[in-house]
Amino acid sequence: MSLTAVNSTVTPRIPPYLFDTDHRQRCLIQLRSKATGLEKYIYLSGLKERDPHLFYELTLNNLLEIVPILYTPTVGDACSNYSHIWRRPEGLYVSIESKGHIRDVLRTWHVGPSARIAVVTDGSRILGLGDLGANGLPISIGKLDLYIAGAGIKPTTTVPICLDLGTNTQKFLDDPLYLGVRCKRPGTEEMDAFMQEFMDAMKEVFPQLLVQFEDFSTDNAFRYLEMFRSKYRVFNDDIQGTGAVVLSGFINAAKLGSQAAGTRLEDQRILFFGAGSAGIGVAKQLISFFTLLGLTEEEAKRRIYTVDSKGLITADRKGLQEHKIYFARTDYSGPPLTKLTDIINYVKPTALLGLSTIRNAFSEDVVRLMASLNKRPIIFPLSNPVSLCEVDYADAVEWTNGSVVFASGSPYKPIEFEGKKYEPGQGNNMYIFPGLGLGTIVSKARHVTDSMVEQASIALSASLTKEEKDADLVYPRLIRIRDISAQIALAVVRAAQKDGVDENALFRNLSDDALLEVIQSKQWQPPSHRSPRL
Ligand SMILES: NC(=O)C1=CN([C@@H]2O[C@H](COP(=O)(O)OP(=O)(O)OC[C@H]3O[C@@H](n4cnc5c(N)ncnc54)[C@H](O)[C@@H]3O)[C@@H](O)[C@H]2O)C=CC1
Ligand SMILES: CC(=O)C(=O)O
Ligand SMILES: [Mg+2]
Repeated sequence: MSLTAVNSTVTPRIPPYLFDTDHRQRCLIQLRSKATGLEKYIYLSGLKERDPHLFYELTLNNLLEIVPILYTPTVGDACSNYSHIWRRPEGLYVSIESKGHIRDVLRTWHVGPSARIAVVTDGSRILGLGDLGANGLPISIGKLDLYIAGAGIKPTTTVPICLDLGTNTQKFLDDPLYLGVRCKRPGTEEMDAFMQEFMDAMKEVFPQLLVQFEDFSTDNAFRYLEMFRSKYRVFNDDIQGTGAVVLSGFINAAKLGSQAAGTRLEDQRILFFGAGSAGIGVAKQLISFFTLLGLTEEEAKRRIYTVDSKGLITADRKGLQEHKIYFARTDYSGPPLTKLTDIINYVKPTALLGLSTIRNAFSEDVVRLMASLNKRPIIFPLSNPVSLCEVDYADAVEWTNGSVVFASGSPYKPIEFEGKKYEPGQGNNMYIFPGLGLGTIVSKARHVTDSMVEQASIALSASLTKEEKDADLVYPRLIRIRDISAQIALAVVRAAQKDGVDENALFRNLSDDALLEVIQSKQWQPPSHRSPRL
């Protein structure tokens, strides 16, 4: 090219790549060239900043590849290392130091009153990784990416929040790069006062907002759900979202298990390994599995056993935490049962659910014992991320000779065992919260009621196609998440109407088909990508 030719260009030349329809492909290749999950996470975060539409389009077109990076398992690495990989502000920190003027901090977020959904963590129990303090922000960002990709919530109406209240993890307090305030977490009284001011300020600054509490430590998870659920539009994902997703998968798994054994569905006996916010949240939701079959609550409760780090939870144990009391057994009076195989031999469960954060807790003898008791043992190792999963999929298939009905919290790939293909399920609240949130938002429900959560779960379990059922799946394929979220949202709207908490009267007169169409029309799509921002 001659100098004259360059000088003759009056308007600046737009680099050709900006009109290159293969730019998506270029980005995918760049993404795939990164050696580690964390590098991929950093690349995608940069892409979202440079070109959000392209980012969401790529995510939607490559869900199976990208969701495990934005979300579990890789988001766990991103959180653990967040103070070191941080590039730019990408969420809102509300610090303990902003007490007294929290509303001013919230007003700095660019969205304002049009905000519809906030995911709020205090970083105190991120996945199963413990107290990560201010490093917890990526979990709020990742969940909101799933709201956008999975339910079609408009990106500009989302608010990722991390409450920066200190951390009790010394290594972060000692880390010179740590992003958060350098103090231990406050006591209950100070924390309660902070949370009350925060929720009041949220309602004032973002009047239409649905708040999703995420990854609060167990006591606070239960506490703030109870404190705020009848006053604000709020739900707790780890208790209610997880409860709903596991109920849904369990409904389908129990059909496979009972069919193989020739038993009644109500004969299921469920053993929970882990009795924190997730374990107890799921156990409470599974009560409805039995009550929907006609059993009383008391009869349902008798079919559920819970285990914590001290063993089978019994009512005679001293100093039992409040959230463990409901399921504590009153029918066992022998010496404490602490070994999982002993507990299984005593309970004879049809289903073993792990929410313990204990890697490989479902060892070979545990899994083989489950298989010896059941033709199709239901084994759901639900702890996240993969590094804390109670049993790997390949082991579960091998040790049960392929009979296991399996769902894990983080994704596993399909495997081949003795010439046959086996496909795992992913029992993760990501199947529920996008649809639950969408339904709550479009119905303008004042509160998230128990029946909205239950109906979300039932809609998910009913969403399997014939092909998915024939493949013995207990959850639909992730690729269909948008359609599934719309169906869940429809069920949630109907439940909100039944409970009289909806404020969108227009929807009441629509048929289900018409309402589904309206919901789908409200799902945001990334506009077909033309060029990055000029
Ligand atoms: N799949 C999903 O959608 C979800 C998965 N989870 C996962 O569930 C796990 C637990 O979360 P939380 O309940 O909030 O945590 P948590 O820390 O409150 O609960 C852990 C429970 O496991 C028990 N435990 C610990 N060590 C044990 C041992 N050696 N034997 C038996 N029990 C033991 C504890 O006593 C406690 O009851 C986390 O890994 C989290 O990522 C949480 C929410 C959703
Ligand atoms: C999935 C999720 O919410 C958790 O592991 O905490
Ligand atoms: Mg969570």
